[in-house]
Amino acid sequence: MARDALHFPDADRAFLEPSLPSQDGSTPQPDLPFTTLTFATSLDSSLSLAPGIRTALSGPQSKAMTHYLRSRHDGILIGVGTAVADDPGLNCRIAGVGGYGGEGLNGQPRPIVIDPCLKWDFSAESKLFQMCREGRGRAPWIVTTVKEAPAEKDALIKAYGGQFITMDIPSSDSGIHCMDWCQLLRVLRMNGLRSVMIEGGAQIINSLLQPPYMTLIDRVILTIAPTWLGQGGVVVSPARRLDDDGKPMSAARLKNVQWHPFGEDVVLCGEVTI
Ligand SMILES: NC(=O)c1ccc[n+]([C@@H]2O[C@H](COP(=O)([O-])OP(=O)(O)OC[C@H]3O[C@@H](n4cnc5c(N)ncnc54)[C@H](O)[C@@H]3O)[C@@H](O)[C@H]2O)c1
Ligand SMILES: Nc1nc(=O)c(N)c(NC[C@H](O)[C@H](O)[C@H](O)COP(=O)(O)O)[nH]1
Repeated sequence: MARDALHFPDADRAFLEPSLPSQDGSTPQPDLPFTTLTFATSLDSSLSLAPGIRTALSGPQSKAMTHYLRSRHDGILIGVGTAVADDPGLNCRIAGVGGYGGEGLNGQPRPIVIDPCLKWDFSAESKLFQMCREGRGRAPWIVTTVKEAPAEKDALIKAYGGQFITMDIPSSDSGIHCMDWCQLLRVLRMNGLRSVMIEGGAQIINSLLQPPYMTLIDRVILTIAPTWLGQGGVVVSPARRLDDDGKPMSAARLKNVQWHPFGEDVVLCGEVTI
């Protein structure tokens, strides 16, 4: 068993079960994966101290919970800002999954990185590829608008069993890429993923918590850590919404909410109110 294996007790798994994708692989909609939005936030809605800074918010118990969630999803999705800032492994380190005492890569999710302009300068030394070499994780799928990826990156990703997925991603008037999340999730489903957890960062989450896309989120599972990161952090705060009279209204709200303490953190499970 790897020394860094994490343990997540059965007693805590029971609380999460109603919020997880079904184990028989069925999905609420046949052409879409079960989609979970999950991240750790501070009391002032920050994901990290600043863009580019990896910031540990989850305590040991809620960190183990996040890794358990990874074992229960086929895919784990992040934006390129997170890939560059964190050099993440995006694997599951729960004892008993593949690479941590289990067979092959059983329980290891497929990492998906949204990188419209191919800004992530990964190499064989990136943690994700180290995990692949050690049999502890899967190679990434990188979603981009670039039709021909640099040959050496293409060769590297293919050698490890990953791929570039080229898509047209619409842009706003100011040139910011605005993913059609429904289209992307359909593509992931067609590629065999029955469940996807979306971890962040803030730009990805703020985009998904907008009216056209929030219906795609089946569950939200948040870790709230008892800390204020302060101003200048990377903040989850979706675009302002106005009601029919032009008055501000809340951007998004959860229903069927359950709260569960994990160590000093609290974990919130809910569904987006449509
Ligand atoms: N606490 C947590 O749970 C958690 C989780 C993930 C990331 N983080 C932190 O968040 C920070 C990164 O967040 P961020 O907001 O700067 O970056 P991000 O990870 O959201 O990536 C931003 C990039 O992703 C692409 N992107 C994002 N939304 C898109 C959309 N709708 N359409 C097309 N492309 C899109 C764009 O290229 C954009 O520049 C890092 O510091 C990281 O450590 C924390
Ligand atoms: N649940 C959670 N708590 C945190 O305190 C934190 N910083 C993240 N961040 C999520 C983000 O997607 C990171 O990139 C990965 O957590 C990197 O970590 P790994 O190398 O994959 O373990 N997530």
